[in-house]
Amino acid sequence: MKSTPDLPVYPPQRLRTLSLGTRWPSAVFVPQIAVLALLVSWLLAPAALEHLMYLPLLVSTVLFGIPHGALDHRVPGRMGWAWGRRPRLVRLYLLGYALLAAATLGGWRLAPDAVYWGFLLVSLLHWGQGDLHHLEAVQGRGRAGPWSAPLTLLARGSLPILLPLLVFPDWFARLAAGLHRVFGVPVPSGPLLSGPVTAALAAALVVLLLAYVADTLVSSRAVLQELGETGMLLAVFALVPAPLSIGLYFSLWHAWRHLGRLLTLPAGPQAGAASVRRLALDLLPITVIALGMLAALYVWAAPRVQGTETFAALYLALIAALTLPHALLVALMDLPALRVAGD
Ligand SMILES: CC1=C(/C=C/C(C)=C/C=C/C(C)=C/C=O)C(C)(C)CCC1
Ligand SMILES: [Fe+2]
Repeated sequence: MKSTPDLPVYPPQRLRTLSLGTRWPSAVFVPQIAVLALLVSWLLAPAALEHLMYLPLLVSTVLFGIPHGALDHRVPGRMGWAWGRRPRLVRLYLLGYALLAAATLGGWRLAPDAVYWGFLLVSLLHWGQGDLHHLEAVQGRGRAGPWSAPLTLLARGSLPILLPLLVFPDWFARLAAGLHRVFGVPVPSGPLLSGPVTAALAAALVVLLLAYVADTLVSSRAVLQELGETGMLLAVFALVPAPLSIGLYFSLWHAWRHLGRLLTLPAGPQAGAASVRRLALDLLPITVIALGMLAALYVWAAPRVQGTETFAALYLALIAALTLPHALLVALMDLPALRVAGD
């Protein structure tokens, strides 16, 4: 079966469940409102925000950022996967998850540059996938062709990663330097990207965005909303310094939308979708464990942490480690939607 623009990837019933799943329909607009508020605040009073560069990122430790991955241990069960009901296999999955995270953490010491670029690539793909899922499952986006989904994923993932990398390379270089510093490896000198590489990436981004806009015109069911949202993301990542824009996006866009998705999963064998309170309680234990890991990392790296920026780098090292298995799990969650396209 070939999908057409008139045929959303998700059936109408699922669309309804997802959009009403939060029981607070306007919650679906929190990401757009947050990004717009940041953009306007930055345009009106940049000086006031200069002092708060890392605030959104630090807030993400407790508000939505870390918690959005804190249900990963239960997702296989709640998704109704056969192996998610077999305790031995779930234990194996958890072991794999922990080993992958530990290997990434160790990687910062052994091959920091490879892990850094790998993390940015995983972030781009994972954030793009999150948005693709939201557009299709909540906004009813269809697929005009086999290129629609990959194009959307790459374009929407590039906005919060590749665009700020091109516009604010210094912030990315500072983060890379901070990561080297906290892990006690020699800090590289010189720019992160050469001139020709920057130019090639910029050209690729322009082509990608133009192709995505063209596809949106035929694949989206809410063209104005989708293009408006994209334009806002374009503006915020092109104008607002990377720590502020990426920090806010992580919590209030990506994590918010993922938490909304988790709310729609059945919370128990007989139960319907989880309530906000129930979900918050479910997220608590792993969030506390993750914060404990951050504290342990800090104790280990304290002599090399010189201020907010190096602390942010340390926190990022932990997020990177947790993001790799988390991104793989979310990719598995989206496998059925991928199959729809391949049918
Ligand atoms: C480059 C850069 C940043 C990058 C953060 C990233 C890329 C976070 C990714 C998080 C993910 C993917 C979480 C899981 O969903 C900071 C720290 C904001 C600060 C300044 C520069
Ligand atoms: Fe995520």
